[in-house]
Amino acid sequence: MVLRSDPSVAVRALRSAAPYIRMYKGKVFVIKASGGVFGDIESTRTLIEQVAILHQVGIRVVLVHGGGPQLSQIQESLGITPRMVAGRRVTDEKSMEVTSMVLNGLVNTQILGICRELDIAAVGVSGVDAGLVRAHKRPPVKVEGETVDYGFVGDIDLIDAKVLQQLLDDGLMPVVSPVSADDKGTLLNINADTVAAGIGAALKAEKLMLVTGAPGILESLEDPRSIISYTDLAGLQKLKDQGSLKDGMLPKAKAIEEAIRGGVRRVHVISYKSTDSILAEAFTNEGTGTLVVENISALSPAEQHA
Ligand SMILES: Nc1ncnc2c1ncn2[C@@H]1O[C@H](COP(=O)(O)OP(=O)(O)O)[C@@H](O)[C@H]1O
Ligand SMILES: CC(=O)N[C@@H](CCC(=O)OP(=O)(O)O)C(=O)O
Repeated sequence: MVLRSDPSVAVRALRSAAPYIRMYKGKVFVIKASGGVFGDIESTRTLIEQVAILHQVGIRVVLVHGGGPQLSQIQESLGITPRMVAGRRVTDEKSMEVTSMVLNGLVNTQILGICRELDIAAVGVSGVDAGLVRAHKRPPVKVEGETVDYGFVGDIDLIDAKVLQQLLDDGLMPVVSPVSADDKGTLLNINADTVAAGIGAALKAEKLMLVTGAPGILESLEDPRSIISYTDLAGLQKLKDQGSLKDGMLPKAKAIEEAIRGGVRRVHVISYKSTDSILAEAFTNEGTGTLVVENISALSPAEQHA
């Protein structure tokens, strides 16, 4: 006997998603997926399937990817010991070569392969393409009393999002690697959250979703239940001041702040390990991770996870 599923369940789901689809059609969502997502083909496909649904209902989706774990793995195989300081990779000349090979080559192309399989018209670009991310080499900086020369790490001067607008206008989905360059064409490594935030601000995105391995922003890293459901820029600063944010969460917090100050309405920090977290965030009132807005008191309770 073949068991039939109840069609009313699907119809109810469609009805409840319809107001969100109406609200977000034509709006820009920047989705940033960390390298951890692309560790295996199944989690890659699960992520791209969700992104595909956003794209197919008419949301202008820009997918920005990381690739930190993959980079560390290849560095190690070449006898280079990865060094991260305050969540950013110290990048010598050889490591910069590895960065463009792994991010522009391996990870970007793997994503495009899945997009082909799922029949999404996606185009791979990096910050280098058509002057998308204009950056300069970060000068040596003091981090916790130590002078750190990050090498070929870039700081963003300007995002020229024309190429992304053109792709979006043509119904294509840009898949962006964060590898960037200065005006002389020197390649620079930039944290993917930082690039995603810059793109979000340049496109005045409705949402920036930072899809990561963490369940969201935690009040205490040692306690996975201490997840903060929603906060604002003042709350984020408080978490930073009390030392709750460490390592990779430091560039993420800076990226969140830059995105919101640049005009992104809502930033979501969600886990790729949580089932359908992107769709839940976009099409329901029940977010799974942390929502950050400019000022929480301006939100009604009903809005706090919309
Ligand atoms: N307060 C915090 N809440 C959540 N994660 C935190 C916090 N402070 C530090 N972290 C660390 O930051 C990591 C996320 O940064 P990172 O690994 O660079 O992100 P990505 O998954 O985007 O590569 C978490 O897995 C966790 O180890
Ligand atoms: C300067 C810097 O740190 N760049 C990052 C770029 C990749 C990235 O951000 O990847 P995830 O999102 O997977 O962490 C790096 O080298 O790891």
